[in-house]
Amino acid sequence: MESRNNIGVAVRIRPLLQEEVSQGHQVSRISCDQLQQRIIISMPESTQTKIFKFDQVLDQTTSQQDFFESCNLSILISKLLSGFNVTIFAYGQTGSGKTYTMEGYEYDKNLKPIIKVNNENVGVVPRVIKRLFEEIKNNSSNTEYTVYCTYIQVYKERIYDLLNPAQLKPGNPGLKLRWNKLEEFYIDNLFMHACYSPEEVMMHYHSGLKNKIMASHNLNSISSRSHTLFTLTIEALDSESGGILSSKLQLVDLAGSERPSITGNEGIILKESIEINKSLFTLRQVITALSSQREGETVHVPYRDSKLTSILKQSIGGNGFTLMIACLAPSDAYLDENLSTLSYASKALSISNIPVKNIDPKSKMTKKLRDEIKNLKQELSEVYQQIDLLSEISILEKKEQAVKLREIENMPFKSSHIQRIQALRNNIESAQSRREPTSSRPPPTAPAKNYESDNSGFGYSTEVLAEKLDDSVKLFKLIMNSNRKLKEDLIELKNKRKAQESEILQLHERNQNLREKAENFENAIKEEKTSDEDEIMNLRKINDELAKKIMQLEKGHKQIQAVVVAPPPKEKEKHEWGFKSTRTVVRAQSSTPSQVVNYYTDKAYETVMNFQSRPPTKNPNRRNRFEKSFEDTKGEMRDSSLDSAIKADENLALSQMFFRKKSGRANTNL
Ligand SMILES: Nc1ncnc2c1ncn2[C@@H]1O[C@H](COP(=O)(O)OP(=O)(O)OP(=O)(O)O)[C@@H](O)[C@H]1O
Repeated sequence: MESRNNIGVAVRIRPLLQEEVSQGHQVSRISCDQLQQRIIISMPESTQTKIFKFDQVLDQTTSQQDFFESCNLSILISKLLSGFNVTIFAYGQTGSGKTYTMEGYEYDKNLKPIIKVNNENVGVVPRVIKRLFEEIKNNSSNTEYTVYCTYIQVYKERIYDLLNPAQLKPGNPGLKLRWNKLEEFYIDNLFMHACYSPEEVMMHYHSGLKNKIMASHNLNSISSRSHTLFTLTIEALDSESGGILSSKLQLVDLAGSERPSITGNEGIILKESIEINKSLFTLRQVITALSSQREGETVHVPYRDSKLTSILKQSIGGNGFTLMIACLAPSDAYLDENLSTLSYASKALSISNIPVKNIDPKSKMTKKLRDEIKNLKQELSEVYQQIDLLSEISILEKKEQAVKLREIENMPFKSSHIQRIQALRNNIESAQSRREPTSSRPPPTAPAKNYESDNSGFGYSTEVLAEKLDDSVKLFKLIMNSNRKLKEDLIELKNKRKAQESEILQLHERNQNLREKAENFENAIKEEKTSDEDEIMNLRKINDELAKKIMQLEKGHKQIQAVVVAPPPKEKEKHEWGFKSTRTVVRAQSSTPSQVVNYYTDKAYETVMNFQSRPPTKNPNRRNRFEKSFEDTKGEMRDSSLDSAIKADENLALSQMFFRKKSGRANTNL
């Protein structure tokens, strides 16, 4: 893809016309600063001026040649030949000089152009055509160029082919504008002529000019009532690589905006004015939308609101190089119109196109078919020549015929059809000889049989030749049709490929997004897993500690039980032995966390108290043993109810941990 390129804008001020001078028009408000490329407008009833800067400004004295050179039109032609689309369009109010700038011809009373090809006043179109062919001729590369032309007018929102006379009959609905998937327009059934010289192109251009709709009104005696688009398609075949570049040059002469109050239009011309103004209004909206668009931003551009803007879609904000020629009539009377033209021309200056080379390597096949058609055309014209000669011979005497036939035999016909015709003739002859006895058909009127003896290769009847000719024409048509079909298929393929490319791009993006999401997800799982593992480790640790404690407590419990099953002490010894608070003792010596100790000491309290209330034994040995056993275990005692209580407590703690973990608030500080 190429870099952005803003639309080029050149402003041209025409001189005052003779009628305007005689009507007393003044030129005091508009001036042209060619040094700084500025147009300066001094506003009425104030000292204020408005200044507009453009790529090129050209005053009343600018000749057609100067205009062509100043606008660097040859650079645009080079761009065209290197595969870029180019558009040159003239814009401005009615009578401001658009048609003069583009065509440069005078018109007669019937509003038909007076063609003077070598006149110095010829405009942009004839000059561009001439320069284009000069460039093609001077091209030293291995590129072969073919130029095609089409010419349409958009009249009251209908498209007419100016090169197809059938299109110009009254009531014709015009041609259909179609869109392909890439939103590129194409016009159905448009006549396209291959041209091999500037004269051929000019011939088509002039014949189309004669067909465009013109009218007279107060502001212009030769006013265009339609927008005309003369399009040259250039196919450049690189004979080495077989690649084809196909670029388009659109030369557009827009109809001018019209204020009915000053044009004095009525009836049909007024209706035309309304339609012209409508389509120009859409064009202005397109220009405004595109000029307000910031880089990277997408705005709605109402291309589809008119045929004109649809057709110009690729030229304004599209993929080619574009030059806008803003035309101004200098009279003070047209100040408002000029301000409007200058304002839209300024906006157009900020519109950027992204020029793209139109490479089409698949069109190699088209070139091959085109060559074949060229050869067939050649053959066909030779066949015609021979038919003419043979019909001349048929009326000669036998001797003269033989002489003439030898002459024909020596003529330098290039095509291979002579051999083919010979083979065909042999087949026909053998078929005829087989058929002859039963045939009821009259003998051929042509003198074919007479030539058999001299073996010249032309001994066939005019009937056979006519058949052959018919065959050739059919074959020719067939090839033409298949060529057209192939071209259409290629265009469709190209479009499909483009659509697929953008789809693939989208899929790539989506794939990338999904990958990123998957990676994030994986990371999140990993983090979760690590925190889970930490938590399990902590739980295990706590569990181990608890198990250890339980074991210690069970050991103590057993010892206490062993003591408890011994005979009770006597009542009177009770007071010498009792502990004030077993709880205090247990709490002081236990390494178990205080809440657990509190819990089981509460449960154990009753049992311990029972144990305290037993009288000490009278036997000193037993008494000592009892005392020792009690001292050893007094911090770790428990009974069976204490056992199950601790277990329940432990389960509660574990379930709390589990619950917290599940709810994502794992707490290992129990
Ligand atoms: N640069 C010029 N030098 C001399 N005459 C000019 C120039 N420009 C325009 N004219 C003359 O001005 C008149 C109006 O010009 P033209 O027909 O080109 O206007 P237009 O903008 O095409 O009008 P419309 O929109 O009505 O078709 C014509 O008679 C034309 O010859």
